[in-house]
Amino acid sequence: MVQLDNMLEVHHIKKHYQTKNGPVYAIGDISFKVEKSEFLVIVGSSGAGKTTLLRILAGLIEPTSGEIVFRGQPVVGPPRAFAVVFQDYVRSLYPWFSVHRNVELPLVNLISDRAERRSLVDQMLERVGLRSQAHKHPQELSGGQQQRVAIARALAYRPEVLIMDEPFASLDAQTRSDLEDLMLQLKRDSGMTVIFVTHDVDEAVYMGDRILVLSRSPSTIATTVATSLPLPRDQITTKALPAFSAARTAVLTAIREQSSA
Ligand SMILES: Nc1ncnc2c1ncn2[C@@H]1O[C@H](COP(=O)(O)OP(=O)(O)OP(=O)(O)O)[C@@H](O)[C@H]1O
Repeated sequence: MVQLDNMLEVHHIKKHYQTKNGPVYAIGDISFKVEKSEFLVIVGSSGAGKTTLLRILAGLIEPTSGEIVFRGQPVVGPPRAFAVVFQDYVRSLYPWFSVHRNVELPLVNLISDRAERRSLVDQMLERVGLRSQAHKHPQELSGGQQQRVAIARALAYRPEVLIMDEPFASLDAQTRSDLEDLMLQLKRDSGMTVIFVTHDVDEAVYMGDRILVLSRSPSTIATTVATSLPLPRDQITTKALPAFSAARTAVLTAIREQSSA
C-alpha cells in the first residue's frame, strides 16, 4: 500500500464573520489533507471563501470551529515553516527599503551571520532574475519584477509550506506564464509544499497536482480534480495534452454547476 505523507490536515473548518449586519457565513465545512511536496490549487467563485481559508491555513485568523494540524501539531498562529505571498505585492513590499533589504528583512532573526544572510538573499534574487536590480527600490521595478521580489522573499525563508493567494492575478499574460514556470521550477528544486489560490482555471490545471473546487459560500469542497500531467510542464505542449483538457473540463464543469446551483 502507498504510504501518504500528509503534512497538513484540515479538519472540519467552519468560519463566520461577525458584522454589524449579523454573521456572514464564509466557510461551511471544509476538510482535506495536503501531502508533502504537493502543489494544491484552490479555485471557486468570487466570495467562496478562498482567501478566508488561506488565512486560516496560514494561522493568520482563527476558524470559528475546526482545526488545522501541521506535522501532527495544531496550528495556533503563523507557523515558522510557512510563508505567504499575496496578490497585492505593492503593499507587501517596503517602499523605503531596497529590493535586497526587502528580501533580507524576514531573515534577520533567523540567520545571525550577516555574510551568510546576504549571500542567501543574493542567491534568491539570482534565481528570480533580479540580482542586478538588488540596489533599487520596489517602486522602480515593474509589477512582475515586484512580484518576483515577493516570491524571492518568501523562498529565502525556505518555507516547508508556501501559501499563495492569486499571486499573478494583476500581471500581463507573458509575465504571468513566466512566473508560473519559475514557481514550478523553484518548487521542484526545493521540494516544498504549495497551496495556491487562483481564479484562472488554465493556471490551476497547469500548476496543480490536485485542484479543490469550492462551492459557493458557506463553502464546502464541491469536487477534487487530480491533474496527472507529466513534469516538467510546458506552456505549449502540456496545454495541448488530452489530460489537460480533461482536467480543465472537469474543473469548469464543477464551477459552472456551483454558479447555477
Ligand atoms: N473581515 C471580514 N468581515 C466580514 N466579512 C468578510 C470578511 N472577510 C471576508 N468576508 C466575507 O466572507 C466571504 C468570503 O470572502 P473571501 O474573501 O474569503 O472570498 P474569496 O473566495 O477569496 O473571494 P474573491 O475570489 O472575490 O477574492 C465573503 O462573503 C466576504 O464578504
